[in-house]
Amino acid sequence: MSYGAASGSVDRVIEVNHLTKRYGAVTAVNALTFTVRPGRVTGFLGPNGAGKSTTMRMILGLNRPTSGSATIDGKPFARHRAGLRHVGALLDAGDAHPGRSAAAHLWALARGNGLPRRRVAEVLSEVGLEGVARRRVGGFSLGMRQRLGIAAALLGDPPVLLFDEPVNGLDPEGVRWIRGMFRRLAEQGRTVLVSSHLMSEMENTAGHLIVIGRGQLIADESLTAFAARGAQARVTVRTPDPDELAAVLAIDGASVRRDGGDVLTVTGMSAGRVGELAFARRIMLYELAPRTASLEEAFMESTAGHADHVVDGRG
Ligand SMILES: Nc1ncnc2c1ncn2[C@@H]1O[C@H](COP(=O)(O)OP(=O)(O)OP(=O)(O)O)[C@@H](O)[C@H]1O
Repeated sequence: MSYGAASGSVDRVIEVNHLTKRYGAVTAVNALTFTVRPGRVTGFLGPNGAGKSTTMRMILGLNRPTSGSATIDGKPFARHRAGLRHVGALLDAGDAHPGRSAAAHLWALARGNGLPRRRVAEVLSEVGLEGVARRRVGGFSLGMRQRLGIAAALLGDPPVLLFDEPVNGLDPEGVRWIRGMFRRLAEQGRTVLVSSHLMSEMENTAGHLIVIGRGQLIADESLTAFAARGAQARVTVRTPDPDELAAVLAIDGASVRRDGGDVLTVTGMSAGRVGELAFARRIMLYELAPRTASLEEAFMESTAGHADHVVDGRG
């Protein structure tokens, strides 16, 4: 099945417009505006507590915005009638009844949404759970529950899909599988929004990124553009006179970060220029190493100061 722009429709677009959600004194989502388009995987990135789940819940009409709006195809989700045929979502892998089998859980959902029974077997096989279809969900690992949640999202073969931290609990083979699946779903012309707090989960999957921190938009651009912006050259320098060197480099226009001990990280200046300035001031260098930032570093840098908790990048 193809959901491409070839159909000529402007639907499948998720639009978030000045969306704000406050819980008492906490502003979980703060005047967020972005558009999610079909045909590509859009990564929804932010540190823990950035407001990703709250935003997704508002898109799905499960939380009411304090102000602003979230629409799918120009209408709030609640005003769409097609349910699972239109939008599929994985929000919380724990929402299946533990006493039910995987097949029974999906069949209940299918029945409630007027979907044919054959879809249950189809999606179970799509997510690799056909062998455990009759087993109780209570005995499933987190990774299996994630797969079941993904099966539920796919049940109605919907053109719009939202996945909140879907990679949680999956083993490396599961991670490869899910990346391939997201790409396939997007290639079929669907709108695919996938949240994560780890850039590493997105870099081989997403074509577009929406990065938020403390409920606010930090970046909304292609992965390539985000990477190019973050890949600003930087230089690592080790010297017995870090304070003096930092001052000299800063006067010449570099930004300098003291990374503890005798290490400085310099941006906005070439390694050659750092060497020249150090030489001119007779400052000894133990190490002078140019390098480019990884995507992960670009993400960490862009969200620095926006994290509620320390993010260690390892999940
Ligand atoms: N029901 C609620 N009541 C009060 N505060 C809430 C509620 N839900 C979320 N918050 C707060 O809103 C902020 C955003 O939370 P949210 O779960 O949307 O972030 P997230 O980016 O999805 O993070 P995580 O990856 O940790 O789930 C957090 O500070 C959180 O504590």
